[in-house]
Amino acid sequence: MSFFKRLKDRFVAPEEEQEQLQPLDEPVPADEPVPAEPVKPKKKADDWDFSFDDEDLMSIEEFEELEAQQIGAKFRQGLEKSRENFQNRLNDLLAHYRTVDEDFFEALEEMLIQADVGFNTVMELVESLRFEAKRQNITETADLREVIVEKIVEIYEQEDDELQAMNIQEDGLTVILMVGVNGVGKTTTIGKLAHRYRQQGKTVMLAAGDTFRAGAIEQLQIWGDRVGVEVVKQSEGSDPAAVMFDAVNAAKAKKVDILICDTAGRLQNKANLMNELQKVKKVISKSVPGAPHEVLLALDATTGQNALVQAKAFKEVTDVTGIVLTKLDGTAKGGIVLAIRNELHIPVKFVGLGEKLDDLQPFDAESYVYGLFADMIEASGVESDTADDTETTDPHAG
Ligand SMILES: Nc1nc2c(ncn2[C@@H]2O[C@H](COP(=O)(O)OP(=O)(O)OP(=O)(O)O)[C@@H](O)[C@H]2O)c(=O)[nH]1
Repeated sequence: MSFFKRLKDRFVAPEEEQEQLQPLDEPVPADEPVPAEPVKPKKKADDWDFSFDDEDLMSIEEFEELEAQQIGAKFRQGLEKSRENFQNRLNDLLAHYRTVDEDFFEALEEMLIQADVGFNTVMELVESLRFEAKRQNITETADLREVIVEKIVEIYEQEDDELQAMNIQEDGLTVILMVGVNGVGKTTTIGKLAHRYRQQGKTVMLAAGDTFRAGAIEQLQIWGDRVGVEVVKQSEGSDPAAVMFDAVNAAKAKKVDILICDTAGRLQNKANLMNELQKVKKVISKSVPGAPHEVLLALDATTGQNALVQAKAFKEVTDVTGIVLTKLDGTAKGGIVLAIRNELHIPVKFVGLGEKLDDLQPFDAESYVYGLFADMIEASGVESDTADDTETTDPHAG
């Protein structure tokens, strides 16, 4: 099966089912409180009791199919700006350069660099395209369209796949440490993450570890109230390690599943930041061996190459296990995902695709390329279907 066809089968609902494509959980706007009671996990057929009507039943396969289509729709919507950039410019390139030659590859390199894919990643990508074109004897650029998109997924997925999933403990407390400079959307991300885990039926607690920035504690408390989770805090200016000590103990005592810890984001003084993060991590790991289970770095996608610089700086002071790339919906240069993965070797675990609570989505390379090239992918089958139809209905055929 062709790559485009596979993506289409995965993400696009058949036309007659399009109107069924409502979110499984009603999206809650960011400024609206969600009910304080923990939200029940999504139902799969296996979980259901007999009080449900038969007609409500959906098989696990149907459920997963619908979920994939909803995720596809989220990426399609969130990457609209980047899609205009990537897809239209690629189409223009293919129209302008018909033959596969060095001029085409150079123009492609330039296009990808401008979309923030990152110099080294672009060179690697285009080199493997040159090789593939030769290997498959592709001479017309139009025939490279699908290969280009497939190579983007390959470039992302060549790194260790196991690192991609969140390290959530089956039993006992999982501690997630959020780091990142002020203003990147760290607090919003903590709120969205808390909401996501509550939707999965987990209990969540937040720790207000940014005791440095004025208003940070109150802002986190607002998020805690909004998603209905407890926030452990002390007064502004207090020792973040002391807040973490309280929070970890409270989380353990209350048998909470997930503790998400905010931290101060001042990068100006690296030595201070490093000392603070090390102290905080030590307090956490002393109480919960193996914790923190994740250190997530929040980066603002709209800051482009500056996000890479921030990531490098944080990588020097702490072991970052994953990136949350916020505001991906706000940039036309969505290529930054590839640069981060390929140049920093840190997986992008979540992407922010909008301001609503459920707009934080786990990152997945195929959902991402579907978002970037959705119209192209959707059109691909139609073209070949039409070609097939033409063949069979052509009176001169045979
Ligand atoms: N469109 C869009 N907006 C986002 C996203 N993530 C965060 N924002 C918005 O970015 C703004 C800043 O987010 P905050 O979380 O308040 O960021 P902050 O508190 O200044 O930054 P921190 O100090 O990092 O917590 C808010 O208006 C958020 O709604 C996203 O993925 N997409």
